Amino acid sequence: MILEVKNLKKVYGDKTVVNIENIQIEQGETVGLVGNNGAGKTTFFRMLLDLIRPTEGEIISKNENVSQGDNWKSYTASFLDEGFLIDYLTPEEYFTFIGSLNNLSIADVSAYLTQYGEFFNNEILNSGKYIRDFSKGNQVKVGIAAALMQKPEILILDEPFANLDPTTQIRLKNLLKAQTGSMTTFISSHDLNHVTDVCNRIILVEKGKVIKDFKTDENTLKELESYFSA
Ligand SMILES: Nc1ncnc2c1ncn2[C@@H]1O[C@H](COP(=O)(O)OP(=O)(O)OP(=O)(O)O)[C@@H](O)[C@H]1O
Repeated sequence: MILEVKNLKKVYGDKTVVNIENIQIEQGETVGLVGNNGAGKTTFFRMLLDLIRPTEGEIISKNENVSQGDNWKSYTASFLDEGFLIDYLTPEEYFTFIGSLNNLSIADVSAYLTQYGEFFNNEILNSGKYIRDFSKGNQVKVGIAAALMQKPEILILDEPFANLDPTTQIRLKNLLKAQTGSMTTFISSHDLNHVTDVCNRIILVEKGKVIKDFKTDENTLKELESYFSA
């Protein structure tokens, strides 16, 4: 087991927005987190990354409580939103910076980026533009590529498909599928099709609680569609 969530609660005012008794994640699992707006997905991810503190309970990453240590930071990469980027850098400068934090040389970073030609659709590199001047979808591509560049053991992506064009969504699915088994991945998504395609386990949350937690099979998409059509 690489991650465990124990009696996790986040309360704002009189509202409990996350209330998860237990989730255990095995190494190599690709877990999709689905649930309607306000279900608590982003709040959960923010606690997983120690960006906010739980009201109660804990998240254990390889035997370490993420809010009490920082070993987990060396093998965890994430992209939740544009706040993870540095607006006044070009993508190349940003990749070099993230690379330097992970002991990658400029040459390593350039070599890594050559695989991303298709994903970037020739719009990211050598443009001379700052990240702040890119479209939202292209900013997301920068953030996801920077997270993958770290070759993390744990990858966390919040709604990665949301701002991407259909072609790039499919390319992203292929990138994620290529890593299946070697990386433990947590992806939240409103795209039931993509999330069941990429993930081998789905956790369905409603009002902060886990309603279903199951392995994906050929019936999963139908089950999810019927749940959400109610
Ligand atoms: N800082 C905060 N103060 C008060 N309430 C908050 C705060 N952050 C989140 N919430 C509330 O917590 C609930 C869960 O929000 P969250 O963003 O985690 O949901 P989500 O599942 O990611 O939704 P979406 O699919 O819309 O992105 C919402 O009701 C939200 O209003």
